Amino acid sequence: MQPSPTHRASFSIGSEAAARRVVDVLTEVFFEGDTAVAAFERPDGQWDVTLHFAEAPDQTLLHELVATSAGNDVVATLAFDTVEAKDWVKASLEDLVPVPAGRFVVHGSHDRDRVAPNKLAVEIEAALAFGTGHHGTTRGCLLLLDHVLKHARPRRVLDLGTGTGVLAIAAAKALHRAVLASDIDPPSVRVAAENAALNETGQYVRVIRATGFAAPDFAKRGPFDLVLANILANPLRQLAGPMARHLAPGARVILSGLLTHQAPAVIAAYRARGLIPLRHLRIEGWSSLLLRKVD
Ligand SMILES: C[S@@+](CC[C@H](N)C(=O)[O-])C[C@H]1O[C@@H](n2cnc3c(N)ncnc32)[C@H](O)[C@@H]1O
Repeated sequence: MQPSPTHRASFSIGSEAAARRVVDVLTEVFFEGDTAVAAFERPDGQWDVTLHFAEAPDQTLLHELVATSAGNDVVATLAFDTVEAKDWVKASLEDLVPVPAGRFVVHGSHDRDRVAPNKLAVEIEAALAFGTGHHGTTRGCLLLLDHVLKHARPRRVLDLGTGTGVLAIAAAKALHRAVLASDIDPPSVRVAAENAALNETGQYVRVIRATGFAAPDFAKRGPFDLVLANILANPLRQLAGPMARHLAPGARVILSGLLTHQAPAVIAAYRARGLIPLRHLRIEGWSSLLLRKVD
């Protein structure tokens, strides 16, 4: 996809934690649109945050979002311009640094040669799908996956809402076992399949288009010992029933995409279906949960 021209907004911020916070807010707000958000560190320790838009952005809205999530000093550095037509998503993602999460590290192709040999590397190509590892929800899922794999080797694995395929690829790399990956969004299905092949996990990861559990593949490939689902709080609550029906006894479930204040309602929905919470990670305002289906 080659949108043009491309509109850019950029600003500077003092720390990685502050940059991540504001990127999370902007990613959440602009998730539905043709927008890419990236943050990268400058040699002087400041962080530059850049947004690329297919259409001219609402500058007042951006001022407000940056002011509330980062403060007025940061707003003072906010600048808007247009850049020549190119693959702006790719250009934006090239700025991203590798993300470590337990035994995994998620990186772009430009960092392929810089990954430590003791890490399981997941290479994510620039694309219009969610999941480069930089979002607190993806990192939370990878950290919980790392934890689960210290104690178990799940046989039947599902990644529901796979986006770039990052979690399915990580699971396949660690387990060398079949992983079913699904997404409601056709471009994500294509991107996830491409990324699975790029990461030499194409023989393990099967990607299908499905809304929730509405496809025969789930019954055929289940019941699952491990499900990863990084989608939003409301769909997660609605999926509690269908999810429970597709789980093996003792199965582990990793949920993310919920804001920390939404966690109690999600936990209650799954507890009512026989899943008990084991771990709760909070990263930059996002909750990631590890649950177990009672035997
Ligand atoms: C926040 S992204 C997560 C991507 C990736 N799994 C990660 O952890 O970075 C959520 C993904 O779930 C998909 N999705 C949202 N609702 C869904 C549903 N009801 N069924 C299947 N996929 C869904 C979206 O299209 C999107 O690709």
